Amino acid sequence: MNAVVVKNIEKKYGSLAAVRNVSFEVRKGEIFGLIGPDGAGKTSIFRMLTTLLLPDGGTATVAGFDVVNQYRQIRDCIGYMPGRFSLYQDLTVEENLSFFATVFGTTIRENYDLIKDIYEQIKPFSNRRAGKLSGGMKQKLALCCALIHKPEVLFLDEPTTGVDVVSRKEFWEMLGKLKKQGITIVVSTPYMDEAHLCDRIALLQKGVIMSIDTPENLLKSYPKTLFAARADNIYQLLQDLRADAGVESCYAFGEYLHLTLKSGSSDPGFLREIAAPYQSTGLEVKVIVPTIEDSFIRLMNEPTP
Ligand SMILES: Nc1ncnc2c1ncn2[C@@H]1O[C@H](COP(=O)(O)OP(=O)(O)OP(=O)(O)O)[C@@H](O)[C@H]1O
Repeated sequence: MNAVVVKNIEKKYGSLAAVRNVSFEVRKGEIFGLIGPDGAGKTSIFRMLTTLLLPDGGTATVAGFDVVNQYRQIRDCIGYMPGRFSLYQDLTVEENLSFFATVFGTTIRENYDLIKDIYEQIKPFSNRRAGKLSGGMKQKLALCCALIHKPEVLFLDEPTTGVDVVSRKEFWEMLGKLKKQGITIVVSTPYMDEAHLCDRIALLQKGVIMSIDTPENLLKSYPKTLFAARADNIYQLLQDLRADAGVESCYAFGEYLHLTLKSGSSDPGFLREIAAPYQSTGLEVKVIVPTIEDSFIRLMNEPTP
C-alpha cells in the first residue's frame, strides 16, 4: 500500500483554480518532493492531505485513510510542519515539545529515540522561548514537535525557506536519517537544488503537475543540448540571442545565459557562429549539464496539452 495516493484532486479559491487535477502517489519510506515556486499550490495540497482543507474534487488517502471521511485517523498518524506558524512563540523549547506530546497523548520520553539527534542540538536552549530562537533552531524544534508522536507520514511544507545554507544542509541530513527509520516524508520546497535530495519529485506550476520522476530520470529526459554563454554585455547578448531564429530558448541563469538551439546541435562552434554577427566582446560558450531548474523552466514553457 502506498503511503499517499492522490487522484485528480482540485482546489479553488473563488475563481482561482489553485490545484488542478493533481494526481501522484508516494511510496512507503520514500522522500517525495513537491517542487515549485511561490503560489504553485504546494501549501493547498499539504493542507488537503493533512485534512485541514477540503478538496473541491478528486480523492486522496494518507496511510490508507480517506482525507474527507477518515480525517481523525489521519490526524493521529501524520506529522505536519507548516510553512509558517507552528510553534508557540511564548513557550520555551521544552514546553513546546511537551505540549505537542500531550496533544497526541504521548510523552517526550516515549519517542525520544526518534528525535534524539535533532533535539540534542537544541537542548542547550531548552529554557529559551521559541520566539527567541534562530531560524535554524526554530526549524529543528518544529521538526521535533512534528515527530514527537512517531508519525507514519511526515508532511513538511517549505521547511528550509528562510534558513541559512548550513542549517538547510543539516536539515536534509536529518530527513535522510528519518527515512532510514521508515518514516515516509512529503516535503515541499521552492529551492530547486534541494530536489536532488528527494527520491522522487513532482514539479508543480500554477496548480498543475508538469512531471513526476526521480531527479536523475528528469535530468536524463532533458531533450536538447544545453549551452551556457556569456559576454561582456550579457544583457545585450540575451536580447540578441532571444531574437535569433536559430535559438529555441534563452534565459539568464546566474552569471551565464542558458540556451538551446532549434537545430538541436550540440556543437558550441555552431552557437559561436550564431552569436558572431552580434559582435559580442568577451564571448564564452560551453556545453553544460542541465539542472532541475533548467528542466523546470523547459517544462514551464512547453505548451500545455
Ligand atoms: N485562502 C486563500 N484564498 C484565496 N487564494 C488563496 C488562498 N490560499 C492560497 N491562495 C492562492 O492559491 C494559489 C496557491 O497557493 P498556495 O499557498 O497553495 O501555493 P504555494 O505553492 O504553497 O505558495 P506559497 O509558498 O506562496 O504559499 C496562490 O495563487 C495563492 O495566492
